[in-house]
Amino acid sequence: MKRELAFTKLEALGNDFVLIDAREGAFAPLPATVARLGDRRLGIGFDQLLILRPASRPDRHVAVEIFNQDGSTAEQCGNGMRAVALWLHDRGELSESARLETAAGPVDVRFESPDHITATLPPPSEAAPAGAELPAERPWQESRAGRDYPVDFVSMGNPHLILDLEQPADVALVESLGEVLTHHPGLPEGANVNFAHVESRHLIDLSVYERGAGPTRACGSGACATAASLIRRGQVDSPVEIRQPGGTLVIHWDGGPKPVYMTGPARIVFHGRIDIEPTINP
Ligand SMILES: N[C@@H](CCC[C@H](N)C(=O)O)C(=O)O
Repeated sequence: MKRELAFTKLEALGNDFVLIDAREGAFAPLPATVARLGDRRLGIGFDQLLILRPASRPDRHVAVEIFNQDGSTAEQCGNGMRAVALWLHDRGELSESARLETAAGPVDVRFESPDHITATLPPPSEAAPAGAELPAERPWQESRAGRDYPVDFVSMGNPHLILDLEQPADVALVESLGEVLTHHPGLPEGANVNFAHVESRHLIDLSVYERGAGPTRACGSGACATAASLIRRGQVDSPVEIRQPGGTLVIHWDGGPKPVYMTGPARIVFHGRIDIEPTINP
């Protein structure tokens, strides 16, 4: 039996989302249902599906469950947090700030205007996830197609590989090397692959091949992970602008166990309703 669900399509620097508010109804889509909704020809189309759930603690406004386009789950979504902040503001649920809950920990969002939303992500970590086998040396060299690439690993709750390139990456490199490295053998849960080029001490050019979504126009957690990697290695200074195909984010990070502040826009594209397959588990 199909059920009609209300959704909102949002985007943040061209990283696009479908948001479904499931705080008052059982909605637990199977991965195949998510993948069909995410298909740009067979469904609505999105990079990530954001499902709002009741928060587990009173100091948190709402919990956000994150799915990638292919139906896999993700722990964090930086651009998605700004999109949720805008959606809450549009509904009158957030006047200035709120604490959101993700699998990667709490994220504080601060709304100043649709063009100026700040999300505070938990501190980055160099520690490899459980089950991972990555080289101890950072950055290490990955050899692919006769070339060596310096690669770093940073977790923003979700896994990121950062390649520090001498030139901005072209689309062909992002697609080919991204597809290989997202399935890095040392990372059984896969990784987002960030192709970074330092333009100046306060500007990085970045293209991201996202785990479960492929090349996207922008990735918020990727921007945070890349800034953290390159600040830690002394190549850039905070605040740093991260210029991606979809636009620019500003990242502040004071190092060590400090949180990462990410500021940028978000936009509501449209509201809609969709009949979906019987994947609702009561
Ligand atoms: N677009 C996101 C990241 C979404 C999750 C990622 N693909 C993963 O699997 O970890 C962002 O803005 O951070």
